[in-house]
This record gives sequence, structure tokens and C-alpha cells, in this order.
Amino acid sequence: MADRRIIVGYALSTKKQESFIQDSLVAFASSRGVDLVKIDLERPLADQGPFDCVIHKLYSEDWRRQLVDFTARYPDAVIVDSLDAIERLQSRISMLQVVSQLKLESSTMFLGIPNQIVIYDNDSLFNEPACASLKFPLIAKPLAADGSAESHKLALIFNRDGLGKLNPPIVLQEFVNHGGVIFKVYVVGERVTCVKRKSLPDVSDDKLGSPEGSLSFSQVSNSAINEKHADRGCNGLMLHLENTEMPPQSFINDIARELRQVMKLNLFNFDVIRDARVGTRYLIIDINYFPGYAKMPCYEAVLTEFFCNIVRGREKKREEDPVA
Ligand SMILES: Nc1ncnc2c1ncn2[C@@H]1O[C@H](COP(=O)(O)OP(=O)(O)OP(=O)(O)O)[C@@H](O)[C@H]1O
Ligand SMILES: O=P(O)(O)O[C@H]1[C@H](OP(=O)(O)O)[C@@H](OP(=O)(O)O)[C@@H](O)[C@@H](O)[C@@H]1OP(=O)(O)O
Ligand SMILES: [Mg+2]
Ligand SMILES: [Mg+2]
Repeated sequence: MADRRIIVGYALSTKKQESFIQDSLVAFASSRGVDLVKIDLERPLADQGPFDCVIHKLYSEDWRRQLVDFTARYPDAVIVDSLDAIERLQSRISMLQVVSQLKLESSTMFLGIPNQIVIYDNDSLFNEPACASLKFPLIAKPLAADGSAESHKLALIFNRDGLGKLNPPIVLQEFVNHGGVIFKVYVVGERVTCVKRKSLPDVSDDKLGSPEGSLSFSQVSNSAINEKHADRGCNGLMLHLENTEMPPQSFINDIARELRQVMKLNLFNFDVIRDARVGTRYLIIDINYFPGYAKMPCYEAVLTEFFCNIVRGREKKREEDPVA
């Protein structure tokens, strides 16, 4: 059994397929005995395959039914990950609620999330007493994190004037100065990879009087700035990605392991910032299901190893306990 080929079916949007199913991944996986096969979304999933493993990033009710039917027919196939577990990451409120459940050992590092509230309608923007409890600058994010371009349209809000332009439902989150560098932590099963990315630059107090009130932006960490070189942020300060110290690896590993266990997910990444005022205070600001892994170093090898491990792990379990 050990050397037979492993078949991984993938069900992804066209955009996700283009970014994830690179020739380099297909070739590397194939050289290690793993075949990546596109699932035809026009046909019932249960009529396709067999697959040893199915990976997916689709959210419709129809897809949920397809997964149920497929599992009934092929109970030994591994679905990575369960839709119920993935759903938590579709709301920017529920995605960060898990952070308070993590059991971290570090006594020197603190992990939390920024203060935030959810706003469901325009009236609440100005009447909600909770709004008054937040300190400007704020960052406004669409409540839904469903992978659409809209869900990535964010705005920096400097003062009350900036609140008027928002489209609820949104999350209003305190902006925390963090030196313009974000840590993206990619999780693939047990493998954890932390990289530095360009982030929004710090906001100085004099910006709070800005007559525009707000500034819109989208997917800042992907902007076409060469990450290896110093860059000038919009407040004029030089950002040196290379000179920014990484968080302690053991701290990041602990967070990743705990998140994976609490969320019951294998494929995700999370964004962490380090408070510019308190160097031991870290904040998780975003968690994404099935992120842009092609930007992760050695993604071909890491994903291939994961597919092998997950399928072989399931086979081993069956051999040990055939009735389970
Ligand atoms: N509370 C915050 N304090 C400071 N900066 C923040 C905060 N929240 C977000 N940012 C900045 O805004 C960027 C985008 O925010 P966020 O990661 O929540 O959006 P996203 O569209 O979900 O991103 P992704 O492309 O990672 O899915 C972050 O990478 C970071 O630069
Ligand atoms: O497109 P990119 O490579 O930037 O990857 C982004 C990915 O888009 P993709 O679907 O095209 O892979 C996004 O997915 P959706 O929310 O839009 O579903 C989201 O997960 C981002 O976090 C990823 O950026 P990263 O966190 O890895 O920097
Ligand atoms: Mg993010
Ligand atoms: Mg996100």
C-alpha cells in the first residue's frame, strides 16, 4: 500500500486555482506520488474520484450537500477541512473570538486582539455607545470575509467625519501602531512558516485632524513593493523589513498549534502585529482560510508533504482499527 499514488481532488474558485495550482506544485507533487485532480463543479462530487483527499474553498449550501453525499459514498476519503470549522473564518468577529481560548505558555509575551465592535446599520455608527469606547484611529473592515474583492476593501478612519462614508455591516477595530511590518504565519497541518510583509505605516496623532476623515485601501501586504528593500511609507518614514526582528519562533509555533486545535483547521494563515509601544504585546488582526500559499517559501514541498501525511495517517489509523 505504501507506494501507491495519492489522489488529491481540489474544488476552488477560478481565482484561487490560478494562484494555488501552479505548474511547480503539480510537478513537485507528481514526483512524490501525489496527483492533483480538478473537481468538476458541474457534476456531483460523489460521481467523481475516487479521491484520497479533497481540498476546497467553496461555501455554498450546494457544496455542503455535495460533501455530505461524497463522504457517505467514500467514508475513507479525507476532507480538508470541514465546512463547519471553516465557517468561523467567514466573519471577522467570530474569527478573532478564538484568540481568547488559546492556552499559551509564554510568561513574557502577551497575545490579544485589538478592541473592536460590530456595526450592523448606519444609525448605529453615530448612536452606538460602544463606538465612543473606541479610540481613533480606527480601521473599518467588512464583517463578511468571504473571499470577494469587496471583503478586502478596508478604510482607515481618523475621526468622526470618516464614519459617515462607511457601509455596514462592518467591524470597527482600533488601529494599533506596529512599525509598518506585519507577520504572516502560514499553517499547513503541523508545518508553520512565519514571514514578514509590508503593512500600513504608523499613524501619528496629527493625522487625527485630517479633513478627509478616512482613507480607503485594499490588500496592502500584496502591493507591488519589493519586500526585500526599504520602502517609504505614506507618513514619510523608512520601513525596513529586513531590520525588523521576528517574533520568537516558539511563541509563533505555540499560537499556531493552539489555533489549529481550537479551530480544528489544517489550512489557514493569521496576521500578527507587534504593538509599537509595548514590544512584548502581539495582536492577531486577521485569520484567513486557505490563503495564498504560493507566496509561502517552499510551498510545493510543504503542501506535498501535508497531502502525504494526511492520507498515510488515515490509512494507518484504518489498519490499526478497521472498524473505526
Ligand atoms: N487593527 C489594526 N491595526 C493596525 N493595522 C491593521 C489593523 N488591522 C488591519 N491592519 C492593516 O491592514 C491590513 C489589512 O487588514 P486585514 O488583514 O484585516 O485585511 P484582509 O483584507 O483580510 O487581508 P488579507 O489579504 O490578509 O486577507 C493588514 O495587513 C494591516 O496592514
Ligand atoms: O491572492 P493572494 O495570493 O494574495 O492570496 C490571498 C488570497 O487570495 P487567493 O484566493 O487569490 O489566493 C485571499 O483569499 P480570499 O480571501 O480572497 O479568498 C486571502 O486568503 C489572503 O489572505 C491571501 O493573501 P495572503 O494572506 O496569503 O497574503
Ligand atoms: Mg490580512
Ligand atoms: Mg483576511
